[in-house]
Amino acid sequence: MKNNKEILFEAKELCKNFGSTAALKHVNLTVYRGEVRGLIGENGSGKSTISSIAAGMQPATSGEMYFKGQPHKPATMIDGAKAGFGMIVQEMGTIPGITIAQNIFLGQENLFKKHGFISLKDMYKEAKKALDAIGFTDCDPKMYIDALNMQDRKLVEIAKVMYNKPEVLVVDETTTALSQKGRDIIYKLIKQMKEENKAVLFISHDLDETMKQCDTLTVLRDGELVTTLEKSEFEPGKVKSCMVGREIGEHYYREDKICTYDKEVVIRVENVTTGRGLTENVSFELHKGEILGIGGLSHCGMHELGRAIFGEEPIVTGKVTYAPTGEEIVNARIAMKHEMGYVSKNRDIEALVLTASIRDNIIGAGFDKVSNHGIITPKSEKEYVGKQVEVLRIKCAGIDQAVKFLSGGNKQKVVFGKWIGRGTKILILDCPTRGVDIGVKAAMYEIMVQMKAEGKSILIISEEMAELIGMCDRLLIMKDGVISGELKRDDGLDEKAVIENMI
Ligand SMILES: Nc1ncnc2c1ncn2[C@@H]1O[C@H](COP(=O)(O)OP(=O)(O)OP(=O)(O)O)[C@@H](O)[C@H]1O
Repeated sequence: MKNNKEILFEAKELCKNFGSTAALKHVNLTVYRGEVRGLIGENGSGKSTISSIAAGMQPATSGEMYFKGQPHKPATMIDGAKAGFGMIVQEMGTIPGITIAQNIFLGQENLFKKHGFISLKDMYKEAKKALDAIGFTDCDPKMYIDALNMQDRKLVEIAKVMYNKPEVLVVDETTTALSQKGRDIIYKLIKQMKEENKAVLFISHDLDETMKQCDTLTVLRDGELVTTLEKSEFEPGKVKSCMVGREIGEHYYREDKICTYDKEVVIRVENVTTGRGLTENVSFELHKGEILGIGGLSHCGMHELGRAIFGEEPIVTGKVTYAPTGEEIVNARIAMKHEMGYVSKNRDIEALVLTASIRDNIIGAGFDKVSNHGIITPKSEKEYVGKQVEVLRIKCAGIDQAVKFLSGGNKQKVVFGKWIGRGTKILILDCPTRGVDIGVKAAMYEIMVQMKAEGKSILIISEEMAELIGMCDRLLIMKDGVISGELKRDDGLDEKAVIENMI
């Protein structure tokens, strides 16, 4: 008990080793009823590991857990869910090729068994209830999950988790992948869990959000629990230095307030309407040495536009050209020929080969840069990959580690490293700092400023307003597939102006 609050979950001396990597080192954690506990720390500090062990996704190497006063040792996630743990994972948690309803009741189909057959009608009905309960009302459970975008699939996952009425809800770096609509759904559920005297473990790299949502913050560093802060102790500087073990400056965005870029145009987008109809008649130019931002609300078309510029989204009318030569960019091969790179928002599906090593993922994009007459020596390969690992502080057991075993933020660093390494001159970044800790965010912003100074061009698509305002020379706002406004850095690029153009 603490302040008359009952303990709901306890971990004692929890350890987790992956080969030589100690992901958790003797962690003791106590979570009370009615509490929203934030878990914070740098990429790879052990946040997902501890919460996934509690939810039954993987076993601990040693240590004990207690839930509602009883020993807690779930062997699977289904076990964990039955005990009362629900976890919304950082990666995509839905299965393609089946319906939304089937995803929600995967493994629980027997609930709808009637005379030896599964009643799909009953399943759809119940799935609709589950979706409505979280506020995702405009969703037809009979549809194939593949028809939904990333954010809506995440909402289906949330409906699935909430259907089992968890007593502890783990939200692992989910909000940064969602737009405001999705975030609001999660915030509402957190509030509801608190009111019902249950508990939430909340993981996010967005410090403002974390401090707002949580009652207490537990800081992990290199697998060890550093401290737990009470709400009265939440102060950004203090929280950041607890996380990284050193003082972190306030300003990591660009400090100048002027629009500086060359007149020369490198990419010309003319009247582009994409195949799925998500962007309509979009035109703009990207200049040499420019950081151009694109922002907007969900479904505004900005992510599809990014893909289209790199030649990865079908264009129905209009065209994207590499302006210096006038060549039309119709596929990624042509884009790469013109030194373009693209960091996708959907890193696990579009940007990485998860089963391949860090080395192969980074070399894969830079083969032509490292090879000499088609041959890569082990030395040049090690140097090339090692440099990215060092610059971006990729936390790994070695460059031969498979990417799927990296923490979420470290995977994102590999994607960034892939393109930075090959000296990309035109970089399209779609939500590049999603799930990345503050130290690495600062390093990424520094790289962007440096690229700009070298005359390279960056198109940054982001849902983080602060990032867009902090980094861009110009900012295009998209709404319902069209550009609804343009703001310039030296012309009052602030939050108020952005919001006015967005809604
Ligand atoms: N299956 C695995 N095999 C090998 N190493 C792993 C595995 N899962 C996690 N790790 C390692 O354990 C450490 C902790 O990872 P974890 O995912 O818990 O970090 P995190 O704090 O959640 O990071 P992030 O903020 O990037 O999501 C990392 O060094 C990671 O590479």
